[in-house]
Amino acid sequence: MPTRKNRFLLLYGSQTGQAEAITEEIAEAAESHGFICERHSLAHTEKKFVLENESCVVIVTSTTGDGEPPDSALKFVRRLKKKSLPDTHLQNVNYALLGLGDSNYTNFCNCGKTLDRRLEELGAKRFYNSGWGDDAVGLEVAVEPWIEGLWPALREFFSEKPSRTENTCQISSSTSHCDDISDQTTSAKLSLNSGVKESNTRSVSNGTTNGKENGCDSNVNRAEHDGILQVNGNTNSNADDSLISDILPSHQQNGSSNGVTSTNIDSTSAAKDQNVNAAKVESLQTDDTWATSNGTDSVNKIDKDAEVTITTSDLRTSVPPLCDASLSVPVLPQPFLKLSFSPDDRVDLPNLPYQNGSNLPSAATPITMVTVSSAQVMTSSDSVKKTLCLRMKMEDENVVKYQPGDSISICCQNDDQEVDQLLLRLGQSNQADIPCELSLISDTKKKNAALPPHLPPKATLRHMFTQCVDIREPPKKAFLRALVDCTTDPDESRRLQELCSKQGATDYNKYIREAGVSILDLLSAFPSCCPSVDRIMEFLPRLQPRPYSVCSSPLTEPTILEVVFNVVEITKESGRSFHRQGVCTGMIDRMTQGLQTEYKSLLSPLDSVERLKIDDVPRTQLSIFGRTNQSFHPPDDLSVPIIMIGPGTGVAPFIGFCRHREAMRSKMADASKYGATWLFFGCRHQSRDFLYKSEMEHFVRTGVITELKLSFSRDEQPSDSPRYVQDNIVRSGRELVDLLDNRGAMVYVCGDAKNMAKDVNQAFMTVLQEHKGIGEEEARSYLMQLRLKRRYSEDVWT
Ligand SMILES: Cc1cc2nc3c(=O)[nH]c(=O)nc-3n(C[C@H](O)[C@H](O)[C@H](O)COP(=O)(O)O)c2cc1C
Repeated sequence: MPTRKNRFLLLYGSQTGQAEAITEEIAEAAESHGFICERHSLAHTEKKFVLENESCVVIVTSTTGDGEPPDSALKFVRRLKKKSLPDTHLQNVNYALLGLGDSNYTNFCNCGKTLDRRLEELGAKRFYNSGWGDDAVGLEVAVEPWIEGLWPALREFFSEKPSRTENTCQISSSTSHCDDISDQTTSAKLSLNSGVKESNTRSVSNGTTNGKENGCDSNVNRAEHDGILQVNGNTNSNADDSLISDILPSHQQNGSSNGVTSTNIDSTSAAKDQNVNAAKVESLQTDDTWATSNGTDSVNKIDKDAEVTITTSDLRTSVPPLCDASLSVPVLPQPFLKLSFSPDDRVDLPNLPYQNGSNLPSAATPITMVTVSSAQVMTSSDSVKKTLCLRMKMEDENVVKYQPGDSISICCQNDDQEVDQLLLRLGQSNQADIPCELSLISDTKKKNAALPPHLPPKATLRHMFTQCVDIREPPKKAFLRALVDCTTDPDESRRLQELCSKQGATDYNKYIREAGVSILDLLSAFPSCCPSVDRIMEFLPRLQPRPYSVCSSPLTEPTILEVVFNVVEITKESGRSFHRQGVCTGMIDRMTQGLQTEYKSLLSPLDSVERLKIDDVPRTQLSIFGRTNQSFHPPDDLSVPIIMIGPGTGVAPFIGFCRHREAMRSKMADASKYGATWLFFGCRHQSRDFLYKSEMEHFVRTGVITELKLSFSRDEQPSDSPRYVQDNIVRSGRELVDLLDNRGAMVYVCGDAKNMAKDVNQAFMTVLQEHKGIGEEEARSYLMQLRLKRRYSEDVWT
């Protein structure tokens, strides 16, 4: 039993790493606030902690699937749900809870909310209001204030002054404080002074030399409280334009739209080398040959309506009132990783376990290799999106055992050229293939520093950057804060401070998060930012395998896995310095170029001519693993009616459902008992992106689908024609309500969470009110009951 004063237990339940990263931040800051914090994954319940034995607990958990707990929290939640537990079970526990979710999902923060309720039911006492972070608007909007408020709440809970004085931080314009960080940044002018740190105060100094040359007057007093560093100052309103234009990436310079940027930065030679590299990157980026093109860029643009029109210069230019504001920036994360190269070592790269063999929480099977047997383009060349249907062959049917509705995850790699560019920009091209070892800085000040489990301790930089880390994820604020200290130009440094500051939250959301700016984009926009590769590795999150719904059926083709997806194209704009494809869909598109069968009048992959031709040839291999969907499965009883709603690639699981039902139906003793099977499908154009057209028609002919409701949103048609799946739902309201009310139908929705799933929910609200004659509240509660009974399930994504 813990007896230490001011100690709290910090727990996280995380599927993709956000909750884990947030608790890392909390743990990092805890000591400076006077607390001792012990941090564990909820997966380690009863092994590393026993909840009922704790007096002060802080929990951060996300929600996944259709309102489900992350895999790592399943055991913990199951344990607390036991009906036999008395309502005094947690009477000694005091807790604070932060839920993470995405309000585009119907069950927003469901895991956090359920836990919150259950903790209370079991007698635990909430000592601080629960917080709900929403990915739809940016987690930090709620998470940052919640963390800020946590410290005083903990202090109040422990009812005594913190055992250590608060950090104070002062900014100094004197250069005398910036000579002790050369191990991190050879040329950074804004730095921490370790001598001062020891006495729990910090000093930050801006680059006075460059600052003066640029007319920058930003080095005035800053004070830190509650772990937040305050920075005052106005940036460079009288900046020397000629110097700034030299620093700007070439496409931002008047009259100079391409070519190598000449840099004019007063910095060390190492930093200069890297800036030259930055210039090379820019020149490559302006050269279209670098952008990976599949030759269909002109038609494969992402939806323009959804684009925010901003430029790289917006990303790196301060505007009033921010440039005059005092800033509160995050505490500098302490460095902890060290990379050393050993040219004489040997590393057997092809045989290294995937991402160091570290646990993949969502994996229902081990990682396995499958052979790509076909890649069929499902859309015409004039379609806005390119959709690929990928069929993979397993060695035998036991490799991935699955049911319709389950998915597989594909272990993807970053694009080779993008990795090359990033390594070049980091000045690591020459060392990229030399064996290197990752270790911890022996005297790191980071609390509980540990090697990231997904990084092999011995590999090469190219291997780690290609297979292990996500180089696309928009940098988090703590990352930006660390980059400030690696940036020599005062204006760039100030802008990075703004972007990670509390006051700059709107800019961060607009220019970094929503724009999907990657670390390479950022380094292109901030040429004087020259972080070491070790420092970068500390912040790059794990590259996550990407899940895809399976559309094959184990009953009809036991050794085949089929998935269908749009090849994601992301244009060069909004601060993104080069055209790119989605990490996984782009990888598959590139690797199957020679294999892709032409689009042929919307043939289904099951059309026999195509299948025979392509399945016999040895093909490319992919690493995959199976993922079980907890509730998105068709009923075993074929007489139960089902209503499937899946526009676009959302149709994927339903093709699997239909193939499965077709096989089961052929064995039914009395086929007349086969239940109503409705499919709502929609796309833009009947002639361009009607996926699985011939197969759907086959299912209608054979009676596997009893009602097929189609909608084409961009075809020329009478104004009263249904354009979207929800229009058809409203039109068929009477029959649907009858199926739900009288025949126990199950509803399945798959596809886009942001618009479609909400509109479909609303369409059901409308038809329930109209055809049952009930009010809005009653309709809402009717749908809620369906959801609770798992008769209305969603498999949606944002
Ligand atoms: C496949 C998937 C399903 C999700 N389902 C939900 C959901 O039902 N409700 C919700 O509020 N958020 C949902 N989310 C959003 C996550 O909870 C949110 O992105 C969170 O920040 C992830 O944190 P983590 O990385 O710690 O798991 C889902 C996210 C994904 C990728």
